[in-house]
Amino acid sequence: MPEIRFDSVAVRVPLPGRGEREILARTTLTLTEPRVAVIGANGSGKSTLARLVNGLVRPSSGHVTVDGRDVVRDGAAVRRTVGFCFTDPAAQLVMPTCVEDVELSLRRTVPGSEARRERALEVLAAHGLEEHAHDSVHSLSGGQRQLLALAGVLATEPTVVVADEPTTLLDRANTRRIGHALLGLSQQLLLVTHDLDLAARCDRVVVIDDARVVADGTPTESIAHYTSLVDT
Ligand SMILES: Nc1ncnc2c1ncn2[C@@H]1O[C@H](COP(=O)(O)OP(=O)(O)OP(=O)(O)O)[C@@H](O)[C@H]1O
Repeated sequence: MPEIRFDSVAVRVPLPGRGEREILARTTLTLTEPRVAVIGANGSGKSTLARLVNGLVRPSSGHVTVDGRDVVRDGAAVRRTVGFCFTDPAAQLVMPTCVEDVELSLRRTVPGSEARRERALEVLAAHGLEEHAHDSVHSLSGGQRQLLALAGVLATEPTVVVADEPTTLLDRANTRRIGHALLGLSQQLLLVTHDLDLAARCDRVVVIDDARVVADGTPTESIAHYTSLVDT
């Protein structure tokens, strides 16, 4: 598995006229497990942690590396290995039809439009979306759209998939479907989620509260810690 490393990383943002606010306190973590969940209350800092992994957020101090590559210094190389799945798939589905959207993901790795079309259709078939290949992405259900967004990410052959609340907008059946797809990946998964059932199926669970890591361990330990925070 790849190694995601946060080395004394902190993130601060300016508060207009009032100095700075720390949205992630100094954090050191080495993540090598296949499936790592990040849980915590709204606004605690989970997305900030996730976005550091592909450079969408930059550390104010410290370093983030993926397999030894610094996310800021070697940003382009890191982004080629880290796929990012957003809560709202609309953030990443930009082409008119499903097959064109997957082709866009393949533009760097598969040269030649015919080969790219063929590969894109294979990717869609692998996710049960082949019959929607020529449909508008807007005609898909929420679950299908999230699946398509994930297919697009996987088409780039990342070694790490970061998913930021990928099931938050979905109903139970689609949550199960996307959860199953994510937890079955061969890639390393960093999953930000409010779904404790999904977190429970990961190998390691990190709990964030008020901008800091307050628990980090097995799902049973970490979820118990989180629920004790919520219930007090
Ligand atoms: N660029 C920014 N400028 C100012 N404040 C920010 C910025 N990015 C995040 N924040 C604040 O930092 C805090 C942590 O945000 P973050 O999105 O990491 O939380 P989260 O745990 O993912 O929340 P949620 O579960 O609601 O998605 C929030 O209070 C948010 O408003």
